[in-house]
Amino acid sequence: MLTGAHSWGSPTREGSTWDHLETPQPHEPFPPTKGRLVGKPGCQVPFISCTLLRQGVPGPPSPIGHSTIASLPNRALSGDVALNIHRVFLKALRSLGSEEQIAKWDPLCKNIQIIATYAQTELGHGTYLQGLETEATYDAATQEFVIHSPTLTATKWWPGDLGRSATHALVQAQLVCSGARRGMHAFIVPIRSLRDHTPLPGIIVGDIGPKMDFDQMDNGFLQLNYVRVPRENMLSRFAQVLPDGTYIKLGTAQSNYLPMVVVRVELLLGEVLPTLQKACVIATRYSVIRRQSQLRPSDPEAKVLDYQTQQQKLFPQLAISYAFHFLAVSLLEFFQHAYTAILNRDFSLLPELHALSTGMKAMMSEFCTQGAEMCRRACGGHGYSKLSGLPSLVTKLSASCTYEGENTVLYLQVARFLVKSYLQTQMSPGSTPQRSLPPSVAYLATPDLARCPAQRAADFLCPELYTTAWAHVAARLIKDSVHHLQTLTQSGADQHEAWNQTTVIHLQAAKAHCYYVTVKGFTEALEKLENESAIQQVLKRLCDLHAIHGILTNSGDFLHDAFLSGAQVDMARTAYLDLLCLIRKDAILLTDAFDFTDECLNSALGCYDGNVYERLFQWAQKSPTNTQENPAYEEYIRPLLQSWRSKL
Ligand SMILES: CCCCCCC/C=C/C(=O)SCCNC(=O)CCNC(=O)[C@H](O)C(C)(C)COP(=O)(O)OP(=O)(O)OC[C@H]1O[C@@H](n2cnc3c(N)ncnc32)[C@H](O)[C@@H]1OP(=O)(O)O
Ligand SMILES: Cc1cc2nc3c(=O)[nH]c(=O)nc-3n(C[C@H](O)[C@H](O)[C@H](O)COP(=O)(O)OP(=O)(O)OC[C@H]3O[C@@H](n4cnc5c(N)ncnc54)[C@H](O)[C@@H]3O)c2cc1C
Repeated sequence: MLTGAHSWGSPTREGSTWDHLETPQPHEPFPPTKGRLVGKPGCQVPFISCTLLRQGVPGPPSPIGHSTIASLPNRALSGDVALNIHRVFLKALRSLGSEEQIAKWDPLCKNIQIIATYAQTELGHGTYLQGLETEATYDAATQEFVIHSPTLTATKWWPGDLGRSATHALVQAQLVCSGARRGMHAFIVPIRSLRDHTPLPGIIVGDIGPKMDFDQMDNGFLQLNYVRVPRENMLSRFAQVLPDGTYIKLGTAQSNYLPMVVVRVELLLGEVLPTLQKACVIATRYSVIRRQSQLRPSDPEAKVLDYQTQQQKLFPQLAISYAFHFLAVSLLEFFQHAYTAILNRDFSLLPELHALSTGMKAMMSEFCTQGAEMCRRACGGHGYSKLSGLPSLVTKLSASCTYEGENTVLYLQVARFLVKSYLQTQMSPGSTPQRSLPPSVAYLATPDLARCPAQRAADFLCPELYTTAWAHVAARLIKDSVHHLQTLTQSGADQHEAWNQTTVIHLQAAKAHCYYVTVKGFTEALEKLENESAIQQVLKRLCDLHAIHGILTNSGDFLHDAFLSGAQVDMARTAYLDLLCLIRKDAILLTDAFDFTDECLNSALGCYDGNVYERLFQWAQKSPTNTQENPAYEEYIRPLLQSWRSKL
């Protein structure tokens, strides 16, 4: 039962925790509230403090202007704010710009004296950055870069806010100077007049047309026809072109990829996770209001959340919402530490940061998309209504599996890191100076259990046991992927073909590694709550559920080498089903703790007061279809209905 620091001030009923939706309430509307659990007057019920979800979020804004709490506009409006990519531009400027360039352009952005976009993707290339065709050729005679789209496929395509809004673009282009191609570099290019917003000379710009969602975002296209910009417009933290065209490399070949790392980390708490959390709130609240069928013939109709299958749909999503929160917070802490070093051109932490940011972005966007869709389906017909707020959460999350790096591609970046890390553990001790393994893959070098020691269901509620189980499976899959790769290369396949022929296996290993990272991250977050035992107990159930849900969903991987026996999988299932019952008591409070107001949720199903049916009916009345004349009647329906007369 969920208790806070105080004793319960309220009655309990049916053994369930008192909460605002499950105890009969006179249906006076609660004051519009921030999701706080306000019971009857004088009866504040302690619950997971919303600040808990803010605990551990790093302190003051990071050098790139992170809000300490996931960027509040997105948390509230789930990405329905304008000029999202203007903020992406700012992050790119602060990552790649020299101090002078930041000093010049940052204030113009912050004061909205310019509106900027981040133009990297082209019609022909989004993933393969080495294949970008836009060229930036240095002209030493005029000390300018000539930015050009040499082909149709070089057209910049997708950049947000480009279609109608942006006045400037950060154009990622292949730099050509001193007769050599230098790879992708960033250039600030004016594209529309600040006087009348018309496209500048050499610029063809417009909107790419309708999309699956994000209708409020004008994703655009941009063709550049020998557009000249001054030498100072190439962002030069990691590379410079001197007036005579000499190229000075200050970073690595991938330094100019840094903005993607920044945005992938920022997206997690700012956009991806809040969207799943909202879906959890909506579906869980609706599931204690919706009554359908009976648990026993003589009973009144049951709350659908009392069905075990409904719990099995929703509670894993609730568990990953918390797992991903704690993980994203710890990733942000690591990022802020590594980012400061990178800006000072110490790239030692970048490989692990790249692996973690790509892996967590891929996993969280994938699981949150699947989770939001599960929440939508769990609400039956009303979940298919846009008035539920759920369909748009799903379609927005779908985009996150693609933007900022297509997920498969990003998982394979993780796989590349895992192969290198594993090979490092196989080097003979004397061969090369042993660099220590990055912390996120330290398990590759620790002694491994051959068999899980679990003897009974309760053993699966032990964080050390299930974390070890996940480490075992991830290590085995990584070893297996390397073995397959080496077998192919040793049989004569070239390394690139061998890699391609084993990417399915590498993908599986990368996903197992990422799941292990989330389980470990959650258990470490729980350890920090030793002084909040009541909250720790509730969150531990979610951690247990998250770990076991993954084991049951991927039981083949645990059975493959007999690490788990069939009997042990049955034990895990028993523990899992028992957890569903326990979590049921705290489900409403656990979702209230996400602290979304009714306005944020924008859902007739998820409102705090539970008046679902009244709201569905009220909101439907306001649908334009019901407030405007029926345009089809005069032209189509009336003639159709009366056509029989002409036949008489
Ligand atoms: C409310 C809604 C908000 C919506 C916001 C949406 C905004 C969206 C914006 C965008 O979508 S911007 C465009 C995003 N595009 C991408 O993410 C492109 C993805 N592609 C890549 O990142 C790269 O092309 C690649 C797939 C990683 C391949 O890199 P590369 O071409 O260099 O070849 P590799 O051989 O794979 O890598 C070489 C080497 O470099 C390391 N590396 C790769 N990327 C990075 C990085 N970002 N940071 C650090 N290091 C990187 C890689 O690990 C290899 O290292 P070694 O293994 O050789 O040591
Ligand atoms: C809503 C939205 C907003 C966006 N905003 C911006 C923006 O503001 N600025 C910007 O520059 N871009 C933006 N993008 C573009 C986005 O970054 C790209 O779409 C994304 O990087 C994927 O690249 P792609 O579209 O070329 O897909 P592709 O790379 O063409 O992917 C197609 C398929 O090929 C597979 N594939 C590709 N390469 C490999 C490989 N090496 N190995 C295995 N499989 C591979 C992929 O897994 C995928 O299944 C946005 C996209 C969306 C959907």
